[in-house]
Amino acid sequence: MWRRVASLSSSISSSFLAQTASRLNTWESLTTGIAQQAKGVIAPKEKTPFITFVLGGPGSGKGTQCIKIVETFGFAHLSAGDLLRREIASKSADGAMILNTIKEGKIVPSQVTVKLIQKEMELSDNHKFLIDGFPRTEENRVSFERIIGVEPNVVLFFDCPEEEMVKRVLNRNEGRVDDNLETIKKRLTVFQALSLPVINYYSERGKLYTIKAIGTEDEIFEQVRPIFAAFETVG
Ligand SMILES: Nc1ncnc2c1ncn2[C@@H]1O[C@H](COP(=O)(O)OP(=O)(O)OP(=O)(O)O)[C@@H](O)[C@H]1O
Ligand SMILES: Nc1ccn([C@@H]2O[C@H](COP(=O)(O)O)[C@@H](O)[C@H]2O)c(=O)n1
Ligand SMILES: [Mg+2]
Repeated sequence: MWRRVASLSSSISSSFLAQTASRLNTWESLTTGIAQQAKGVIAPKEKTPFITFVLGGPGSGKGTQCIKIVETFGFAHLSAGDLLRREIASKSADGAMILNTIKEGKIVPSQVTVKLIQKEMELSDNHKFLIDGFPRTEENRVSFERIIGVEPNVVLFFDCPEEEMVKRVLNRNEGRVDDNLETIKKRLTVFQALSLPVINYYSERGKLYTIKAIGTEDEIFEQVRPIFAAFETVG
């Protein structure tokens, strides 16, 4: 599915395409493997993956906007937090460690999170991925590049005032173990110290799209829509 190089943007330069093609080889060798393909375990991927990282503080509205992006643009939504919560629920070997880390508002070791993302990507029929809440740290970012072998095409940053994020999280009412004032304060500190440098990294590389994440959900989506529409209309 991912072998055909999709022309998603007319502004993609030839050097970008060359880079993408070479990453595709890395992608295939790392994520599928000739042996697995020969056994028919995993179908060969024919399209280049189109990867969007979705970043922002706790309660900034990442998950809410991802639902709209999926509905409108047909991406597969992989929420790192949801994948980790699923591990806890499945009582896997890492479950207890993940639960404690989430309760503390800290970051789970990158290898654990990247492996979960990798598994979902391999299982998906889609080639367009919204990776929500990842990378949260430089370690996350480097680990993804090392294990998956690709870089994001787009990085969204939902920029929301802290006061608004706290209000939203405390009103969320989904029974999350980290939706309490004590953990939110820790998550905000982690966001400032560890996640903002990642956001700055992508800003310096011209991949960052900053969304002012205040207003209604629909108003915010009107800032998001043109970003993906621009990639859709070309080619
Ligand atoms: N524009 C908005 N105005 C008011 N409330 C909103 C808005 N967008 C989302 N919310 C609500 O705020 C809460 C947090 O939103 P959401 O879960 O999408 O945030 P998130 O960035 O994914 O947070 P986390 O990082 O904690 O998973 C939810 O209850 C959601 O319904
Ligand atoms: N890359 C990540 C993403 C999340 N976590 C942990 O999960 C918590 C909840 O994440 P949400 O995206 O659903 O808010 C988060 O506070 C971290 O504890 C992580 O470790 N690494
Ligand atoms: Mg979320």
